[in-house]
Amino acid sequence: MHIVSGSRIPEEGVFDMNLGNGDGGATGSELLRAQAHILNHTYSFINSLCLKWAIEQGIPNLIHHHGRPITLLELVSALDVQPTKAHYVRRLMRILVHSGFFELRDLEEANRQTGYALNSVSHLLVKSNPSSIAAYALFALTPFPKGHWQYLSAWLRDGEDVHPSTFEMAYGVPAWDAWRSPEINSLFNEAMASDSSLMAKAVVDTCRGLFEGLSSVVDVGGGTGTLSKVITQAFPHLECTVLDQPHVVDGLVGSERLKFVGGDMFVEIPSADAIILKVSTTPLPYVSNDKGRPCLQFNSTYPIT
Ligand SMILES: C[S@@+](CC[C@H](N)C(=O)[O-])C[C@H]1O[C@@H](n2cnc3c(N)ncnc32)[C@H](O)[C@@H]1O
Repeated sequence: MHIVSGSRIPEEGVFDMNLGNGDGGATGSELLRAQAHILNHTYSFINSLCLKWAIEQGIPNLIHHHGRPITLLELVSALDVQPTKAHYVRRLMRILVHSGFFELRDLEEANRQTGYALNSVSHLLVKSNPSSIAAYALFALTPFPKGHWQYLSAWLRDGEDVHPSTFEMAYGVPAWDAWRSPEINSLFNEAMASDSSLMAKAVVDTCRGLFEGLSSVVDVGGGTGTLSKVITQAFPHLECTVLDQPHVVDGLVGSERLKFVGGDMFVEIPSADAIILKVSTTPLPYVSNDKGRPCLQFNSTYPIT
């Protein structure tokens, strides 16, 4: 009997007894594979929360500044960890290596030392990297933006009049009202800016054709303008307007070709040849393609609609 741990599943035929009723005729290996799939998804929050711990502790920065793979001992002595709990660091790092955030490299064959090294994923979590998305991941992993996902069943069951959104069920106010507090507003804007910087480079590198023939664009819900700044630099013929809520754009200084406008996209969208809509995960409610303007949509992760 193999122990099924993590994503290691026994080869077909290793455990092939038929387990009887209710298994759809699946072999033992298939059932273990299915069970592991369910448990891996059930406990996937452990991966996320280990990631949060690593970012909070600045582990990607520590390894980056260390200049070579860092041993467990070196890591523990650099972290704020009770000596009696040091062995847990090895276990947490094992999860993070297993889920692809760090690499374990051999240091010296003779005494079999290994050290944790950055890979292309954890490089994106080093705060000094201009493309870092550490701020985004950290914000998304706080309880606040996640809590409302607990309410999916009741929200889908009840009418919009009872529960307009899962967010209101969780926090009693619409999402953008809850986001308005100065502390959350600044964490959120920083998170969105960090998500946008890499995407902005990708947009100007790979989507140049989309901007041909346009002389102006309006970035709807454009946050603090990370994407629009990169677009105005890349396309000197283009004027960009960033429309966002007044408390988001208050005090932001634009330039001759970059303007910040505070307003409500459901009331009025400044005129421009095309609309840009860039989000990270769940899309904003649909912004109508008024006056036949093209709407260029960019999404960093996966669309839910
Ligand atoms: C998911 S963020 C995306 C920010 C930016 N586009 C980016 O990807 O970095 C959504 C943005 O829409 C803005 N927003 C929400 N409701 C809005 C409204 N009614 N009018 C204008 N902006 C709004 C929020 O303030 C927030 O900055």
